[in-house]
Amino acid sequence: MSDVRVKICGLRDRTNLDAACEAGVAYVGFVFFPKSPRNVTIDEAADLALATKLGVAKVALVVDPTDELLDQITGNVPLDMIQLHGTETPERVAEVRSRYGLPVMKAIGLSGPEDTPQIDIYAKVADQLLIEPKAPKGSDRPGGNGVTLDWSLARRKYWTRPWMLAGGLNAGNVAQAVDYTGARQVDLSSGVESAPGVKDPDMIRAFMKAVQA
Ligand SMILES: O=C(O)c1ccccc1N[C@@H]1O[C@H](COP(=O)(O)O)[C@@H](O)[C@H]1O
Repeated sequence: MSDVRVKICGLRDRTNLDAACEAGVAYVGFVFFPKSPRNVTIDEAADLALATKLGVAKVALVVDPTDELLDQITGNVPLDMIQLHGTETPERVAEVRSRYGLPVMKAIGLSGPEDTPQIDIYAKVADQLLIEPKAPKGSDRPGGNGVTLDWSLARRKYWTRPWMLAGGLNAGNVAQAVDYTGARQVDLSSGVESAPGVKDPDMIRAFMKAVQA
């Protein structure tokens, strides 16, 4: 499992950013979504992005963003990727990709086999895909809910784009998740938190140890 690439999302402070980078993550994510306990301002994200270890990709997570918001983010935060985590259409994904000249990862929520055709639709326009469970009823955010995906939905034989497995991953289940699905990249937030929005450096290190075992 040692070559599995990890994205830790929702980082908000230097201590956890540094812990993630030192532990060997491939990506760090900054959340621009005011309803999330992981939301950061553009200034906060710019400081964190500038402090991110060289070689670690910096990802901006946005939910149905306006061009105005994306202009602000991309104009002020050095980034390597935009993660679209709302109800963006394939046309909007293509538009964002072309307007900002950055790779785009599209999150796709799956609750049953009827949702899996979305994977092929978005694979035509996005650089990467993020596969996760749909948000539970009543949640005010489309991701970051700590809910585990029905992994059988992601156990596909052939992917035309790089993809990340997400949803409820933690140090205790990541090995099984990777073995079962064949994922080569994983993304998580809640699984390295002591409370919603509060990352824990020891949990980050434990997760990375589990991935690298
Ligand atoms: O993290 C959030 O608050 C968030 C808000 C809005 C959209 C997506 C969000 N998080 C994404 O969901 C995955 C999985 O989260 P978890 O591990 O189940 O907590 C996370 O990595 C983000 O990419």
